[in-house]
Amino acid sequence: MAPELVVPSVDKTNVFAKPVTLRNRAYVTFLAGNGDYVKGVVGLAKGLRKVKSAYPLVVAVLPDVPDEHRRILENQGCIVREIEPVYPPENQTQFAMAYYVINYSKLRIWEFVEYSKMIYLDGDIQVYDNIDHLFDLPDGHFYAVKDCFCERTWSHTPQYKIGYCQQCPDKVKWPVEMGNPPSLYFNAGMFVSEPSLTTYESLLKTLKITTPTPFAEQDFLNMFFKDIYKPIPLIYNLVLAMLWRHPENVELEKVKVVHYCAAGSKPWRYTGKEDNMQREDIKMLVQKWWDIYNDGSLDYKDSAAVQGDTEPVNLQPFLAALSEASAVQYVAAPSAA
Ligand SMILES: O=c1ccn([C@@H]2O[C@H](COP(=O)(O)OP(=O)(O)O[C@H]3O[C@H](CO)[C@H](O)[C@H](O)[C@H]3O)[C@@H](O)[C@H]2O)c(=O)[nH]1
Ligand SMILES: O[C@H]1[C@H](O)[C@@H](O)[C@H](O)[C@@H](O)[C@H]1O
Ligand SMILES: [Mn+2]
Repeated sequence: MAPELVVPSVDKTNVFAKPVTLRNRAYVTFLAGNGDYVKGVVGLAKGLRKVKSAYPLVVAVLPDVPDEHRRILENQGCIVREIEPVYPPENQTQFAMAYYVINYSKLRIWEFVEYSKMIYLDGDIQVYDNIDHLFDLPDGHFYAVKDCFCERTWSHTPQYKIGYCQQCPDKVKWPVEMGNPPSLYFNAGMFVSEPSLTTYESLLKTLKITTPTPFAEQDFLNMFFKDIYKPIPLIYNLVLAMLWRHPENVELEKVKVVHYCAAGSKPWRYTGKEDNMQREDIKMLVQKWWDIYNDGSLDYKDSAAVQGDTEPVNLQPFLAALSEASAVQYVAAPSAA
């Protein structure tokens, strides 16, 4: 889909002209509830800072996120934006796994049209290497990493039942009598897409006539973006189960983005008791997450305070905007009348 920002000819005489940045980009995450996912988002904000990402982290928060958590995020340099919840069609939520229903609200982020491109990251993701270059991927596609079908969370699907996974499609072949193999399916914890009101309205309209399914908005987004989906390498979203399901596909030292989505792997809840959680690679990755979370030098206030001993201010959004300054243009503001 073409970018929507239309820049009419510059009218320097219009004192109401307001700056609009082109090529404006943001990392976006999603936060619901008053639980401990806020820790994940704090970790993510610090991780993005550590790898010197040039773009801000926008947190789409539901109304049930307490003020205290919003302040914590702002103090970490995040831009907090409240969104309204999105519910699937009434009386049908039983088809989605209860735990995932709230994730339909993620669809609101296509409303963030002040950004022409966004990289969405779940709160249980950590970024260990700079991925800003993904913003330069050509527009008009939906980029994400192929999922794995081998964990028990997939046990409701024909793929799981016959042992077929798109990560190794030749191991157990898709039987001819079952028709075409399923379309490529991405994990929706990380993706690159373009906010757009047209897309947003179409997403919500389509959702209204779509029966919810177990993986909620992940299934829905897979269906919606099927024709423009482009897989990107798994180093951009290592779904942890890949480590024991498809080790031959993983080069751990090259991985840039880790998704702590396997049961028991969220670092802030880690006990080591669940299956596979005693693996050395898992223990190392959980420790790596904590090293960033606990690193005081990565706190936003610390990086602002080096400017002097005055009260630190939240400069990150301005700095990010400045980094786009070369792209600043002016458009006439609409009349208030
Ligand atoms: O109580 C909650 C639950 C979820 N979230 C947010 O929603 C995201 C998605 O939830 P999980 O990370 O727990 O979900 P999984 O990674 O296990 O699930 C995967 O499938 C989901 C299906 O709904 C989503 O698509 C999700 O992005 C994808 O990674 C979280 O990271 C977090 O950002 C909260 O803030 N609070
Ligand atoms: O959305 C799910 C979830 O993240 C599961 O934890 C993972 O096993 C699946 O592969 C994924 O599709
Ligand atoms: Mn996740």
